[in-house]
Amino acid sequence: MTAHRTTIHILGLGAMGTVLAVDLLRFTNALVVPLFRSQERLAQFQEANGNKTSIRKIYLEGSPLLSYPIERCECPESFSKKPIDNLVVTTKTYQTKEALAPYLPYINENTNLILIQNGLGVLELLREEIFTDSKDRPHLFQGVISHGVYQDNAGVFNHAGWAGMKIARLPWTDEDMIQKKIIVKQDLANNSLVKLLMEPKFAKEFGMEHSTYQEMLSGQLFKFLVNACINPVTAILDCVNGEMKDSCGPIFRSIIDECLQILRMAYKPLFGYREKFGGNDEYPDMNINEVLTTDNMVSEVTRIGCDVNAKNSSSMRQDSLFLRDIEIEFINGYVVRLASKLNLDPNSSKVNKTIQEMASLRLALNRSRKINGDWRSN
Ligand SMILES: NC(=O)C1=CN([C@@H]2O[C@H](COP(=O)(O)OP(=O)(O)OC[C@H]3O[C@@H](n4cnc5c(N)ncnc54)[C@H](OP(=O)(O)O)[C@@H]3O)[C@@H](O)[C@H]2O)C=CC1
Ligand SMILES: CC(C)(CO)C(=O)C(=O)O
Repeated sequence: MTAHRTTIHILGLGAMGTVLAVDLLRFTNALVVPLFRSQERLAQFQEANGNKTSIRKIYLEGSPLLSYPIERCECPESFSKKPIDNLVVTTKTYQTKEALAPYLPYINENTNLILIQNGLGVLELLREEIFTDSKDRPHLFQGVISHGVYQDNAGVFNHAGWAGMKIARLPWTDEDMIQKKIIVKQDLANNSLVKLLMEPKFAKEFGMEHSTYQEMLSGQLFKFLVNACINPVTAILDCVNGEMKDSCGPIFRSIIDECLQILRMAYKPLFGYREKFGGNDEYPDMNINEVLTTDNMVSEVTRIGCDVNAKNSSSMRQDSLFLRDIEIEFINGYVVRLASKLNLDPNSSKVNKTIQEMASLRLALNRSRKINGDWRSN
């Protein structure tokens, strides 16, 4: 009898899709099926990569290049038209809605869908614009990934920083934000996507941690603060993460301080968790207020962004250099929208609004130089 194989579709075989796909192929027997945006893009992948997915692990001795064959690729034109069991979304945040569109008829209440993306705001998008009917919406999960991967000029994906990934079941309503520990046990025992991602060998090599939503959310806000600093500032300055290590403290402090003031209001149940659930064994012990402080986060953002991922070119800098749209609306722009949603004074999000405008200006300048030339060389 052949061993059961879990099928996992990956929507977005870019830096994050690739780093996940390679390790799934290395350490599990899953059928990994990338979903490309078009037949043309699928053909380009097959022609350029010989139907293999590859990544260079530059944080390892000798920077080994790992390549694995892809058994099946699909796109909207060639899709099997069968219900999707497990779907990973590793597109950029602003690409999510358009990328999901062709596959919505095949996503149902039995589908597991995990978002592996930076930033915040996609959950609201899925709730309010995509899966509006509670009867056929999928099981939703979030992955907060801190690995650093960039694609070099030769088109090779480089895994620059190993830093693991946290996953949790997402709540479809805010009332379900705080989860009991039993939810984690039940998903580990019964959910095919969680079982695959938590297979011991894969989980160890990829640094997977499975937790309740509130535990993951504290990690997601932690990572959000990393991205709110590293991504736009490296894009604006056009620098590699580690270059600014000795001088980035003041700007990181300004960004983080403002973010935390707004996030504490928007995620009150999380910041008041210890008072309400502390000592109750049905819930995990957690004190976010010890971690998400301005002083601690300035040092942690610098450590993760400029030490662990020193050699990485942030995903936003890469987008800006390659003239692609940037995710600023789901990072610093999300803080500005949150302040407005909370009816706060516009000055309460001035730092993030300025960072959002500067990052957008940098992208516009890069695009202008492509068309009009670089005036600095005149
Ligand atoms: N890179 C990094 O170091 C890290 C990135 N992240 C986050 O992970 C997420 C993904 O980032 P990253 O992997 O860097 O992004 P990439 O741009 O490398 O990958 C995005 C992929 O999605 C594909 N895509 C876009 N639209 C569609 C579509 N309609 N159908 C199918 N595929 C589509 C793109 O394909 P195409 O080539 O056709 O456009 C591309 O391969 C982002 O939120 C990012 O912030 C988090 C941690 C670290
Ligand atoms: C961790 C970090 C900051 C690595 O650069 C990242 O998340 C990104 O580039 O998007």
